[in-house]
Amino acid sequence: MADLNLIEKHIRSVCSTVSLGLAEQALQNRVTQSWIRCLKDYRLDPGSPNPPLVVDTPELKERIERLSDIVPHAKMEMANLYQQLAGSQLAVVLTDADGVILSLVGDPNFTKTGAKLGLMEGAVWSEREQGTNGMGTCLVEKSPIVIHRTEHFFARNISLTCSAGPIFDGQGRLRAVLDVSSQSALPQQYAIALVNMSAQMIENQAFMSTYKNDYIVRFHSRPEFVYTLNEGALAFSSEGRLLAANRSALFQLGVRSVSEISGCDISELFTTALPELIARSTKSSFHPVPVYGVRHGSRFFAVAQQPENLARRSSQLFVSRVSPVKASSEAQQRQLIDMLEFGDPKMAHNVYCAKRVLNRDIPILLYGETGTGKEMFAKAIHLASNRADKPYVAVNCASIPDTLIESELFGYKPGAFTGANREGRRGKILQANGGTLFLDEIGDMPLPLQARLLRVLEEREVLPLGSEVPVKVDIQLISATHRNLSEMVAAGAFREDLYYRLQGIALTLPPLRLRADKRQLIQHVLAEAAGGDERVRIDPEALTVLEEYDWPGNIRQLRNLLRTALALCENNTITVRDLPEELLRGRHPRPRELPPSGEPALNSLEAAEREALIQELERHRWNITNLARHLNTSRNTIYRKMKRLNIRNLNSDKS
Ligand SMILES: Nc1ncnc2c1ncn2[C@@H]1O[C@H](COP(=O)(O)OP(=O)(O)OP(=O)(O)O)[C@@H](O)[C@H]1O
Repeated sequence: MADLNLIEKHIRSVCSTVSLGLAEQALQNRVTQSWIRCLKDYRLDPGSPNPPLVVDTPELKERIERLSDIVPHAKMEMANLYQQLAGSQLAVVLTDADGVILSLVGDPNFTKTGAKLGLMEGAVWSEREQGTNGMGTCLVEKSPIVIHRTEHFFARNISLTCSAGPIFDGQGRLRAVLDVSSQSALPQQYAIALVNMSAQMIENQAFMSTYKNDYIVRFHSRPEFVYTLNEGALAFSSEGRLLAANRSALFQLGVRSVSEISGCDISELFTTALPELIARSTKSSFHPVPVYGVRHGSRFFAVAQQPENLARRSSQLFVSRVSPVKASSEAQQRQLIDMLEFGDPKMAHNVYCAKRVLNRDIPILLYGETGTGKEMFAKAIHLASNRADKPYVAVNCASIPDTLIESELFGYKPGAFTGANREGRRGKILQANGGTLFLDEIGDMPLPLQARLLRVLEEREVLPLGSEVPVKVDIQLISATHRNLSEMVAAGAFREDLYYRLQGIALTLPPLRLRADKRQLIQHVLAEAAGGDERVRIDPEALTVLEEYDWPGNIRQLRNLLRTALALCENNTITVRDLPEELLRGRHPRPRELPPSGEPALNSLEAAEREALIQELERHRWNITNLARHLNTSRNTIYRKMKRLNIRNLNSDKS
């Protein structure tokens, strides 16, 4: 019994180490600790030849029954795990929390030997019964462990290597252990990694099944990890109280046990309410939406799903209990700002900064190409602010003739000038009083008006045309432009003082082609365009085409294109056939409209305009007369635009 001598020698050395006062070192080793328990607490004899205790069949049945929320899921995973490790002489084993083997899948060559060692259904492998071993010691340690050969306490087990991982339930209770025991030289790191993954898989499946009739929130700090093994999962009651959490949820939320958060409302964990998260999830077709952690403000992506039985009855029990329509629409409005990004770092930074300056009376300047969502961002800031129930007034400085901007913005007194409205006009700045004024295309504001606007911002009062009495105003100003204002300042086309006044904070919205969350954004815009119709899908090939396109018209172009594709598609699935040829050629612009060499390149706004006109021309089969009629303009205007935008119609003109 050389092995036994070895073990006894080892145990003697551990005990002497402990008795010599080097306990700290000994206590760092989980195997040594277990040996000490075996010797001192359980009073086991390492040389004992006795096989393990085996419970009788009725008791085994009863134990399986008690673990019925876990065993069916475990059996499936055990079969998978066995297949993954096939070829090795091993057994995949499930025990309950007392170490009783409930199920075993094994290599026939190994199960006979294993049975002699006591690896069989009904056998008790708790540490108290079987000394240091994978299953039993994992139950004590409550964490994954490998017990390799002579690390076993009993000499009769030293031919085994056991890799064991705990299985917890949604209350954080240790309910079972999954173990791979083998006599072969299975790489330990590989085996324990697989065992752990499988244990987590079992936990998550059991969680989803146990709480299927409750509200489930799945989340992760990375959107692509939601719906995977690593997702955090939380279950909430119909009253919105936390019932359960899986391991990843605890880890991500930085809490040690479920009891720390049990009974919490979701708003104590994330800056959202359950009805609102359900509404947002439904709206995004269950693609994860951003939410923020209450404790540290960290960002997560989450989806909330209704109880299965409730969804089947298509009732809105929880939602109606908290008067959903108002609560969710208000909350949804507030959360609109979080829906503007799905993991793009630049956009996430923009949202973060916008939230930081919220309600602090700091002017916000938004830069970005056309269609990147500047106006939407401005509206979202307004809705997230304390001014949400006050007016939001948007003025596009580029679309109002220079002569009218002044009266449009500042208003005028009755009879201020010839042709003025008899009642006078309040002007957009005063209309926005108490709320938010969004000045789009601020770069197009004529210089003289820039001076007046600056005065409004500095004095906080407006002097309507023809009036001598200034009116106090309180507005949050958000302005936007696709132009480079600092270059305009250098060129003398924009006032430097106003430039600095406008950008309390300047944020640049990234173009769609550079967004890291392009895929999620496409899905989100599609879900919106489909009005939340969950049947609508986009096939992978079409999605790739959309992802690879360079989107000169940004989200606006994407939205328009998806709307058309939705109208064209069959079986609620958008395929490449439903996409414009332009995209399929993978280039922009199309070869036949390439500007002749030597012509100046178009800026992004012109490129988008060009794109839009080409689409319209395509739709009218390049029939200029029809298009002019459709756009309620003259053929000459279209020809002029085509010339300016370098669109050459190589088709013979059919008009
Ligand atoms: N995050 C988003 N999710 C869904 N749709 C969006 C998003 N951002 C923008 N859009 C849509 O894209 C279109 C263009 O957005 P918006 O008008 O805000 O862009 P913009 O940058 O202000 O454009 P422009 O500079 O041309 O005025 C709108 O139809 C808007 O609804």
